Amino acid sequence: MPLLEVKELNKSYNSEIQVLKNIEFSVGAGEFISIIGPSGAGKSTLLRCINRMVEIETGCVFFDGKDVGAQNKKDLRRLRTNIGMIFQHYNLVPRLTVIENVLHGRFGYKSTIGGVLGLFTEEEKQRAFDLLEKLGIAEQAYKRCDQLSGGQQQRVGICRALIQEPKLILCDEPIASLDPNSSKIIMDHLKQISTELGITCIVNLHQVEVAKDYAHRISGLKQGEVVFDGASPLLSQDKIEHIYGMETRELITV
Ligand SMILES: Nc1ncnc2c1ncn2[C@@H]1O[C@H](COP(=O)(O)OP(=O)(O)OP(=O)(O)O)[C@@H](O)[C@H]1O
Repeated sequence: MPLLEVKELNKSYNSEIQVLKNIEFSVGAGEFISIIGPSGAGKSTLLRCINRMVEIETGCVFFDGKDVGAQNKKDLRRLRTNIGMIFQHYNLVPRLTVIENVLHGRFGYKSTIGGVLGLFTEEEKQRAFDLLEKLGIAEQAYKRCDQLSGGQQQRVGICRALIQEPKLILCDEPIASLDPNSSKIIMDHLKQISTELGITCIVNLHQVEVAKDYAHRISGLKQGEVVFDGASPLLSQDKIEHIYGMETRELITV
């Protein structure tokens, strides 16, 4: 059974524009898959439907054997502990320290009051340090997040996702705000997470070449429809042109 199965998923924010059209998509445990497509194709919306950050309109998302759309609030919270999320703009709390931001990844395991009071076990704190060490930013642990570079902040974001002990990490354009060096560091870490820890990664990307370099499999979205889904080497120039239309040549040479 795949870890994630999306069936006949449709989504519109207001009934005028159909953002996702009948999406069929499944992802096995340990896969590293990239979703590409032009701006507005529905990549972020698809990721957000998977963990129900936006409500599913019709169709189903099955994660780890559970129907995401059918979960009540409490069960959805529990299910989300298994799904980490990494954002383009990091979504950290700027005035809090690095270690505090990482520990926020444990909120899903706490009672509301425990989370509010910041009650974390020694084991959790040690785990947070270990992760910061693994990502090469342990020396920043007590700095406020807003004192870090973009690349460092994204590494904090990765630690926050990992401390959840997720089965799946959804990455919504994780390198869109980063320079090439920092982008490489982040993509290398994501790849390592997938190969060493066996965590499934779905990564939305604007950079086709990066997707081809890192992902085993690429899914191409165009106007809310999956128009390509296959092994990365099969994404030929004409397939890319089909996904992007006129924008292609410009994107490819970036
Ligand atoms: N909260 C929202 N309310 C209304 N419309 C939205 C909302 N979020 C996204 N949209 C619309 O849905 C469509 C798809 O947006 P989405 O962000 O999913 O695309 P995307 O492929 O991720 O684009 P980008 O690469 O630019 O981030 C766009 O037309 C967008 O304007």
